[in-house]
Amino acid sequence: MNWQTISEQKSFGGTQGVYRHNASTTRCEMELSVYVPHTQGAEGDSTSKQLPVLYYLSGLTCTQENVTTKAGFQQFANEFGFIVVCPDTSPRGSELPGEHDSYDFGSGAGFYVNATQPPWSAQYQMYDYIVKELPPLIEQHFPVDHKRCGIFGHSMGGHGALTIGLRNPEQYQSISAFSPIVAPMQCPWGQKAFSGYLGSEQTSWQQYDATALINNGHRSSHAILIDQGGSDNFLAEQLKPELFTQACEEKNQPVTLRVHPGYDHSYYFISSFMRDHFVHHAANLNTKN
Ligand SMILES: N[C@@H](CCC(=O)N[C@@H](CS)C(=O)NCC(=O)O)C(=O)O
Repeated sequence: MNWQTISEQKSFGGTQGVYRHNASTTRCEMELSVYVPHTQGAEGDSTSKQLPVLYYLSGLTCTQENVTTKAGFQQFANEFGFIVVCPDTSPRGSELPGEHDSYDFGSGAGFYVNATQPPWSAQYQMYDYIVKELPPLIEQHFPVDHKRCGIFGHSMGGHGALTIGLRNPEQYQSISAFSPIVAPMQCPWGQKAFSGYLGSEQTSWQQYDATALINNGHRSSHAILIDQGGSDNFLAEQLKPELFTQACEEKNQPVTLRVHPGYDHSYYFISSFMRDHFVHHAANLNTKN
């Protein structure tokens, strides 16, 4: 069977589940978590209601588990009535040469691209996994309304949320990010990943670079929210949010960048501002809790 329940536990009135399925894009079993708030029909009420949905993309080294257990989003998902889908960050279970050797390439570091370079291209199709394979699967198993769909994420996942949201504005009507890699073509993490997955021809990199996408005319219909820790170790070398906000300013894409003094790159930072992201997406998607 192509859908297996690993666990389901009650949390803040709703249900936090972890599931496994065979993915055709990444050619392996993928694990993900899905939170369903309690607003899905009262007990004894057989009418089902379609709920808005948020996709959360995680950062380097993560599985679905980091955000699910550390971010404390369940209380806000239940408050605002969102289903929250948290996928993994790369294909799993294979043994490609060097795949598990570094934290910023290979397993745990799929960078939400469709790899074109062998051996990665056979399985590292994380863009298609998120954009094409997951939504119909989620619709099959949960009462989601994809006409009210937002995307957010952290670091490499913030890069994923920005690029996927900007390239598919009708599918993801609302975008936000925590400490995103906003210009992977201009930082070591991105240059390493894109060289390996996409090859040395840099024109093919632009479709996966949020700053380049803004410069090339891509837009989100709502303001984009970015939260960034002011004491994040990766800020100056890898994240560089000002590159994105400058491009947005020049190209008239509304964006709010909030730099929070003293906060770092961790889930202590993310959980501190998590509620604001639900407020942002609820306002953009016009949801009522
Ligand atoms: N392991 C890396 C850092 C990786 C890192 O900070 N990962 C972030 C995403 S970019 C994360 O969420 N880690 C997992 C966690 O905090 O639970 C290092 O040692 O420099």
